[in-house]
Amino acid sequence: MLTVRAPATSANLGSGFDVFGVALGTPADVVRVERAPETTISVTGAGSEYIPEDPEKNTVGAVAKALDAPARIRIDKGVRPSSGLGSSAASAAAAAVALNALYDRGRTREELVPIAAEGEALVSGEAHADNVAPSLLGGFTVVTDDGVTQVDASVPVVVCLPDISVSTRDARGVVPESATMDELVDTVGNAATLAVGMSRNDPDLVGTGMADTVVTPERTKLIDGYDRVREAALEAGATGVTVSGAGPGILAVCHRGDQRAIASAMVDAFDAAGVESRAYQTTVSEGATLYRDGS
Ligand SMILES: Nc1ncnc2c1ncn2[C@@H]1O[C@H](COP(=O)(O)OP(=O)(O)O)[C@@H](O)[C@H]1O
Ligand SMILES: N[C@@H](CCOP(=O)(O)O)C(=O)O
Repeated sequence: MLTVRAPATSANLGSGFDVFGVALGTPADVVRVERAPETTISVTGAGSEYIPEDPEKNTVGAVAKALDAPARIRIDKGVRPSSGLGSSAASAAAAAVALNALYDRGRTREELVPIAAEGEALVSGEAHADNVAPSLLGGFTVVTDDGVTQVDASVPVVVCLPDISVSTRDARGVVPESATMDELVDTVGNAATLAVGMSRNDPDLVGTGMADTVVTPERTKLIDGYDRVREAALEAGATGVTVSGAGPGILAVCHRGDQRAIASAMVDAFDAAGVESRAYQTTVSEGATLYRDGS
């Protein structure tokens, strides 16, 4: 049996729609695999009641098919589905690493990115790889049609997850079809600032570079209490705040030591808006970890 822990991720980071992503220290999915004549899936943990065990409908089933690696697969969900924390991607990334090792397929982590993205195509309609890439590789990732670029980073973050669901498929439906030249220039400037900030582990540059006037404003309308929570996080010291992935999670970047105050301010602000939530105080972290035979 092989076990893999794959982290939650936060995609987009405001200015990097469908391109940027980071691996989070917590939460994470744990996937266990054993060889079997055909693929079976069982799911326990956070939100497991909403996750299909049919291999044709679960992201790990798509990965097993793509790697031609039938297995008994057990998923222990730490990442709640429809959270904006790459829940479906965490399972897919974990399964890709585990099945690649189980069947000695010899794929590199980079080569596993498009394979894990097959699972995303299944659930959100498009094989966007901006969640699976950081879950596989760790740190900060940039996904383009030419491949993936990765840098290690350890920027402190808080992710606040309200007790509401927004499906990635629905949230992709509100993305504008076009942007103006002014918006394009702003986006390039912000995205470049963010990327430099990640490579320097500079929360001020990262926070500034998360600004986005194109996709994020449309997505915030789907999250009750967003403006209130954003203001509270900024007042508590966050250097930048944006929607995590497709939402409803909200990502705040900050300096080390400020996570606790920001987490508490965000939870209180959601509470004032009548929405229950929980916050993860974490940092940008490493990617999926493989454990052999219970090690
Ligand atoms: N292994 C899995 N883990 C989580 N969700 C899954 C999995 N397989 C299929 N799904 C489905 O994917 C959807 C959640 O994915 P998505 O909307 O992209 O949210 P998230 O941002 O949390 O990944 C749900 O409909 C869920 O049932
Ligand atoms: N780029 C995608 C990212 C979706 O992330 P998720 O964590 O919400 O699945 C998008 O913004 O649609």
